[in-house]
Formats: sequence, structure tokens, C-alpha cells
Amino acid sequence: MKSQTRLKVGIIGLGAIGGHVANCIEKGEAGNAELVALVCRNKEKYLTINKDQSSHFKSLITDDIEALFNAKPDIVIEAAGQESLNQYGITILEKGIDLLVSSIGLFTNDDILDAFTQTAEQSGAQMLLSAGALPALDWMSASSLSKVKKVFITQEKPVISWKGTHAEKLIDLDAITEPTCFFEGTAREAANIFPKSSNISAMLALATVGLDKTKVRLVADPISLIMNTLIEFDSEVGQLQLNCQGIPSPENPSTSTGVPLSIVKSIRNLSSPIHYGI
Ligand SMILES: NC(=O)C1=CN([C@@H]2O[C@H](COP(=O)(O)OP(=O)(O)OC[C@H]3O[C@@H](n4cnc5c(N)ncnc54)[C@H](OP(=O)(O)O)[C@@H]3O)[C@@H](O)[C@H]2O)C=CC1
Ligand SMILES: O=C([O-])CC(=O)C(=O)O
Repeated sequence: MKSQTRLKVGIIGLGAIGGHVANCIEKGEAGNAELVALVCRNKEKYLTINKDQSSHFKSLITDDIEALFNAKPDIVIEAAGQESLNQYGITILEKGIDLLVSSIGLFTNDDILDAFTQTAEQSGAQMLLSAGALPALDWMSASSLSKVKKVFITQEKPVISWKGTHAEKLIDLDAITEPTCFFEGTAREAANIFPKSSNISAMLALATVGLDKTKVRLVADPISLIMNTLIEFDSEVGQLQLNCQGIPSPENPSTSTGVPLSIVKSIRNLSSPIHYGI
């Protein structure tokens, strides 16, 4: 679409990511964009959470996906998890609506990725896979056009971030006294086994050497409250080692606070005459 037109945005999922993005758009912090529908599962719950928002904002909250389609968004932001992405994604694309995806881990299933891609090709809609909490993706994806020798990501999160995940079956999270690695494998495995916690490993893989060649370590830290993301990338055109120290979201300790801001940046770019660092 033309950047000068006001971008109509629908959001599915109003938790740590979707709620924050909605708030930024409503406050005019996301460029030339407006909210047209906010889809949740339990309308009363989200009307209560958003009781101090404007009556216009509250009027957009719905538990009916048809209300989102009736509002004719230019783009839908998925911020509700792999299951709802699987449930609604194809329909959104079939309708020619662009889809900005948070739950990248769904695409560890090649058949699902193919089906989404084919649908987008046929309708002309775009699938926009969010960088989310993943730093330096622009440089690494460009460098992957050369020969890549190594892509390795370590996600170290506080113990609380791993509660309620498969990590509980692998280690006793309450018993560890030092940072402990409980998973080593490929990005395909990590983002599949940890659907709410390792989407960035799938994002890194899909943008570089693929889901089976990208190596992942997951670590629980009983002391630090920081989300440490360590990346080692080695290619023909250069090397990168980085350590990004993110802050966990107060609403959801398994998500970094930077994730909604990454989406706000995307919405700004999509509705602006100038993109910084495309
Ligand atoms: N790419 C990245 O860097 C990251 C991606 N993610 C992905 O984003 C997703 C959302 O993260 P986050 O916001 O932190 O999670 P939250 O749990 O804070 O929020 C998820 C929201 O989605 C809602 N929801 C779930 N299913 C549906 C549905 N079928 N229809 C409408 N709403 C639904 C939940 O509602 P309810 O209150 O009813 O449960 C909740 O409000 C994660 O599941 C993960 O897949 C997360 C972190 C980083
Ligand atoms: O927010 C983060 O730090 C990363 C995350 O949860 C994910 O990749 O799913």
C-alpha cells in the first residue's frame, strides 16, 4: 500500500505484545496508523483490563473474528500464539490482508509454512515475520546471501520465564543454583517444543541457514532477571558475536519488553515515506 495512506490495523491477542502495540497505536506513537479491531477470547476480561482507555478504544475490543474482517484492516498483527495463528492466518491472507506474525515457531512445520506462503502468493497479501526480540537480524540475513559457517543462538532467561513450559519436565527449576542449560538442539526443535519462548530461534533460522542448521541452547538463570540473548554468526562476509540484555515484560515474564516495540517500529515503517535500515 502507499505509505501516505493511513494504515488500518487489526490485532489478535491483547496480552504483553498485542496490548502494548494497541496502546502505542492509540497514543499516536506508531506512525500514520489507526486501530480498527482488537480481537480477544474474553471480551469482559479485556474491557476490564482496558477500563481506563478511551470509549473508542474499548468499542474496538471484540471476541468475534468476523468483526475484524468487517473492519477491513490493511494489516493484522498476530500476537496470540501459534494455535490462533494456525486458526486464522490462512483466512486473513486469503482475504488479501497483510499478516504480521509474532508466533514464528508455527513455521517449524514446513507444510504450514508452504500453505501460508502459497495463499499469500495467490491473494497478493504479504506475510511479515517480526524480528521481535531478535537483535541484528538485518545484518545476519543480508550476510546469509554469502556462505555461512555457523549460526548459534543461546537464550538465557530467568527461572520465572521458563515456568509453565516444557523446561519443567527437563530440570527442577526451583533447585538450580547457577545458570543451567536444559536444552540443546536445532531451531526447528526449540521453537516447536517451546512455542511461547523460542520464536526468535525460528526467526533467525528462517532468515539465515534454515531450521535444521541453526543451533540453539536454552538456559535458565536462577539469579539474574535479564533476558540474555547470545548470538554467534560466522559467514564469508563477516562474523558477529553479540549479547543482548533484554528486560522481561511485566505482563509476561517469558516475553522481552522490546518485542512490542519491534512491531511498533514495523508499523511506523509501513506507514511512513521513509524506512530506516530496511
Ligand atoms: N517473535 C518474538 O520475539 C516473540 C514472539 N512471541 C509470540 O507471541 C505470542 C504472544 O506473546 P505475549 O503477548 O507475550 O503473550 P501473552 O500470553 O501475554 O498474550 C497472549 C494473548 O493472546 C490471547 N489469545 C490467545 N489465543 C487467542 C485467540 N484464539 N484469539 C484471541 N486472543 C487469543 C490471550 O488471551 P487470554 O487472556 O484469553 O489467554 C492473551 O491475551 C506468544 O505466544 C509467542 O508465540 C512471544 C515472545 C517473543
Ligand atoms: O521475548 C523473548 O525474549 C523471546 C521469546 O520469548 C521468543 O523467542 O518466543
